[in-house]
Amino acid sequence: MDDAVRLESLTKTYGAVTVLRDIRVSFPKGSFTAVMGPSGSGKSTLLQCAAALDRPSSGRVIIDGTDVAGLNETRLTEFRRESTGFVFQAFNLLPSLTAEQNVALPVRLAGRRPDGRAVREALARVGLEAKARSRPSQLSGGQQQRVAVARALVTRPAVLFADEPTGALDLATGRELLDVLRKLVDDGLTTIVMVTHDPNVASYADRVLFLADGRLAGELTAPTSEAVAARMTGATC
Ligand SMILES: Nc1ncnc2c1ncn2[C@@H]1O[C@H](COP(=O)(O)OP(=O)(O)OP(=O)(O)O)[C@@H](O)[C@H]1O
Repeated sequence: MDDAVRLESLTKTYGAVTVLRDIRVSFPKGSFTAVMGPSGSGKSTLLQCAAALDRPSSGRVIIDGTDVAGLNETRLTEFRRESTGFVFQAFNLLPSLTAEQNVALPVRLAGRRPDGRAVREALARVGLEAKARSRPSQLSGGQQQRVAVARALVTRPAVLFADEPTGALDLATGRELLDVLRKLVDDGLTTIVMVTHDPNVASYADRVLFLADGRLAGELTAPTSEAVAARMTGATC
């Protein structure tokens, strides 16, 4: 099984509105993919379905070899906790907990005792081992988002989903976060699927998928920001 995630003929409708149409795509293990497209093209919906946070109307979502449709709600929650990580634009840290307590939270929620070494390792991966005892209010926005990445990583998920992870950060801080994400993939730690509007952000990925009106409208491999920008303003997107 070489795919971290595979979407097979995925369709999503809300009432009479079709938001995703027959999406067929694989995210190989160890790859970094950016998903782009105009506002309303279905990027976030695709990410939510691929992460098993939302159920497709038809088609299959296979994460790390498991068809998630076969899991009941309890197993699905456990599976998501173990096999996926999610980073949003908002950092969503608990303000009363330290960085290391925030990172340990998914393990606690799974009913296990957090392994201090795994927590410190996750913080070291994002360059924040020295801030383990700091609370979110004592950290910059970029540092808070790196804690959120460490929290998403602590269970060693097969895939990390990110929805506009640099959306709330300034340019330099956003680049630091993207360097961290790029290195996680280069070091073979996880697979990343990231939604973004920004060609510069997309250029950190190995591949860019373009969505238009709920359909896959093409892809670019080894993307440069110029090539992505040209594609975004071109006829197909
Ligand atoms: N819960 C819902 N109920 C009804 N329609 C929805 C729902 N969620 C999303 N949609 C619709 O699905 C379409 C795709 O939304 P989605 O958020 O996936 O797009 P997006 O490409 O991520 O957009 P943006 O870049 O603006 O975030 C939109 O037309 C949206 O209005």
